[in-house]
Amino acid sequence: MAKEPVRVLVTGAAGQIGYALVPMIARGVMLGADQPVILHMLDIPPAAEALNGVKMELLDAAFPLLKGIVATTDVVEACTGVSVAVMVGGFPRKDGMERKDVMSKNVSIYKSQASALEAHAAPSCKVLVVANPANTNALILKEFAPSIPEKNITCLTRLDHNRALGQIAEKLNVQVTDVRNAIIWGNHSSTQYPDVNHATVKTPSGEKPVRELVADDEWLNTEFISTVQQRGAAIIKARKQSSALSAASSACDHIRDWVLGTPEGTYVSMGVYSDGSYGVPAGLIYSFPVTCSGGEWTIVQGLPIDEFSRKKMDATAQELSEEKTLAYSCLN
Ligand SMILES: NC(=O)C1=CN([C@@H]2O[C@H](COP(=O)(O)OP(=O)(O)OC[C@H]3O[C@@H](n4cnc5c(N)ncnc54)[C@H](O)[C@@H]3O)[C@@H](O)[C@H]2O)C=CC1
Ligand SMILES: O=C([O-])CC(=O)C(=O)O
Repeated sequence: MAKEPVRVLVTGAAGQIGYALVPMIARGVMLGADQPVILHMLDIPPAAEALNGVKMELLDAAFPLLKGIVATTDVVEACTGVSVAVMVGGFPRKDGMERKDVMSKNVSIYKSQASALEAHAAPSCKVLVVANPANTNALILKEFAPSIPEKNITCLTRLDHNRALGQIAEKLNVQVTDVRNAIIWGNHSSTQYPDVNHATVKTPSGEKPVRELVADDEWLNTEFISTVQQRGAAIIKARKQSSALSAASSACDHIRDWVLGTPEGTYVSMGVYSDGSYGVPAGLIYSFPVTCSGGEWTIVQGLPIDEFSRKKMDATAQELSEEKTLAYSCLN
């Protein structure tokens, strides 16, 4: 019997990431090739005409899995009945704006969208925040949607995770599918800590640690880390626009693994509500290694953490605590 369609919300759907993301969802990349979807697309009134253009293209593409389209500037209509919400909409930094100005705009957007989701989304709705500052926007969304289970509110660090896998695959000249278990700890910002201490590569003679195969700790501890941390900026420099196709693809990976599960023995990175694991302060949205099964993520426990990693994990936690304070000061 055919499955019932799932309603998927994409906010900021008329933007760059939205334009790359909605066809992926409509093709089954996010929820599976046998899962029909109804796309809910939200944007703001100045983008309404562009949003309608995206709707026209979705119709023109005749996607077999796409069973309906809601394209709207009304947040209540957008949130009604959705089981997956991908929050891409936000206010980008403009020339002359301070960090606090951007934070203030986004915090108020995420506060009001939290209330709409809480009141109108399906009770089990899974939320992925993509818009920057992603971790802190997700935290605000969580705080202002207290009836949504905290385990259902996450932010995107899968792009950083995939970037780390990609860098290792390039360095070793292996397929990216043979590299696994890199970890992104912390904030989706330049303080994130890409950690390959537990990462492995599948080789003809079995699975080997990345550190052993790369055999260049100096590169792994410096250039590799800064390349992943600064990749967003490098893309902006090259394209004059920020990452869009890779962000959209990684958002699909995040939701797909969350809903359908991670392969046995493989972990992925997700920004989730910290429970104090690995000495990370509780009450932050922090990126951890997780496995997913039955629609739930679980933080991978018991990985040994060396002193080098500890310092980097603490530094990114410190930045998130400061962002949290700043976000709260914007709400007053
Ligand atoms: N977490 C991650 O890995 C990544 C995050 N990003 C972030 O994703 C966000 C979106 O990026 P782009 O699509 O390139 O930006 P964009 O500026 O092309 O699109 C953003 C869209 O959001 C809309 N929007 C603004 N306020 C809104 C509101 N209150 N409700 C609904 N829609 C609203 C805008 O009208 C625009 O269409 C940015 O914050 C960017 O920094 C980008 C790449 C990676
Ligand atoms: O760096 C940016 O502004 C966009 C972003 O989040 C990324 O590409 O990781």
